[in-house]
Amino acid sequence: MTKNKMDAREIALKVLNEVEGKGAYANIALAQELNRRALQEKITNQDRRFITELVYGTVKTGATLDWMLSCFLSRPLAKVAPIIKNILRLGMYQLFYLEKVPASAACNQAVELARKYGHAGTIKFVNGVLRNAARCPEKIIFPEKDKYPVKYLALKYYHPEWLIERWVNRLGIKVCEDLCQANNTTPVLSVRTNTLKIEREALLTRLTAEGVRCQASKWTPEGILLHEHPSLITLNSLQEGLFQVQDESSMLVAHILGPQPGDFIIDACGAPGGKTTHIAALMKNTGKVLSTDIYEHKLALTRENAERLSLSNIETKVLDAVNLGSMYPLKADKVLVDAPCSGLGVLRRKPDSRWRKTKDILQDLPKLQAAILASAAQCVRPDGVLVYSTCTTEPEENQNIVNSFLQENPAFSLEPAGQYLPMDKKTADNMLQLWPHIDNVDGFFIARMRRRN
Ligand SMILES: C[S@@+](CC[C@H](N)C(=O)[O-])C[C@H]1O[C@@H](n2cnc3c(N)ncnc32)[C@H](O)[C@@H]1O
Repeated sequence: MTKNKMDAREIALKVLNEVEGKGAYANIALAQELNRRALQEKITNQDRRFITELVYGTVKTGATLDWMLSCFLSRPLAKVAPIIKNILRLGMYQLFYLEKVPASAACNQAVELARKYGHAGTIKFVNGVLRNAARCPEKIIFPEKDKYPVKYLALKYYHPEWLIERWVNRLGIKVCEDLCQANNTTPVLSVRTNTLKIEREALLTRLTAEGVRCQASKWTPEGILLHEHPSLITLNSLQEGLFQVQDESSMLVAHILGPQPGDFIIDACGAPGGKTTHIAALMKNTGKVLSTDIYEHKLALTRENAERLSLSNIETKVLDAVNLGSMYPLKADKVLVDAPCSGLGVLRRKPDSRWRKTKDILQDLPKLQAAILASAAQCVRPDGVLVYSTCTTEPEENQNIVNSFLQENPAFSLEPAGQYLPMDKKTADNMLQLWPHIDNVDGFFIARMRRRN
């Protein structure tokens, strides 16, 4: 990075301030900042990776960093000015979680930021706290694992205590620990080949020529894992609609739904269109996918994606899916309910999401999920298929919703979702629950049902 360009740590600090000050989503604020810079100035892949690591890492380890900082402070962290707090967090993250950064560099750069954004007192303060932490890490003492497993796991793996308590009770300490570890890994970005335009092998060759280090996914026939890549918006293959960014486990949903050319399919919670466009492509751009969502601005993204991918068999409609049933009774060959959910299966994707959720979501969301499923199901024609999916691991949002629905709607029966998996991953599972620590994909739930003829 040249001298007149903002230093990587300063860019990271800017994004952190947006997350903390304006409540911005870390992944969105970071992508906007990096995309802007990728277009305006030459930002190297190495810089991009370092900035991403700093932002994601600092946000993700947030509560643990604050707790560690408090071991070196004589006043509450809450009393420290937000920008200085973020400079300290960035420094602590580098000191304790980034082995490749020398402690001196972490401290010096933090002091430089304090010089630019603070005053003489804050420079001294930041310098004192971070050098003390670097010199005396033994002052940080975690709660004992045996006596306080929830507190220990929450701090060690930087997850909220309410969630750890839930998982320890349901899964046990060992499994909870494995799951937390998986949630803390950085997932590989995956994309789905637009098979209307290009075969996966040819896209792999094309991406490699564009400087992407990539590999075919084992889970789906269209999936590609991008291990290293330049900013995606700079790739012509993206502009030409040769692929869609989509998580591997999310790509399984359309396969389990099993769209056929000429079908009429309703995607009840369709925006921003990851699954809608996949379904439309599997239908070979024939028939119709009606992609509905409660938000017009999200449906606009569905339309943008459809246009870029050259799909003309998608129609979008703003509506509340709890009203779907009376609008299209028995009309659809297949219906997908990719329900709004807690997103607890995709914590590794969004660094701040674990801190944004409270246990209340598991009280509120199931009511909406059940109402959407019950209404959308009314659209399924006799012998038609209904798929319910979420990106969460919690039974209240998954198995319990489907079991209650089946009890109340004897016209529907469960089909073994595992049997509809593409490639060689078929399982005997009736309802499919994927886990980050077991399957190395996002935590995802898929159930397939059929209406009696
Ligand atoms: C899990 S996301 C869908 C992701 C989408 N299927 C995809 O693959 O890109 C859930 C969606 O449900 C929408 N939603 C929330 N409440 C809804 C409602 N009552 N009716 C319809 N859509 C709703 C949200 O706006 C959100 O876009």
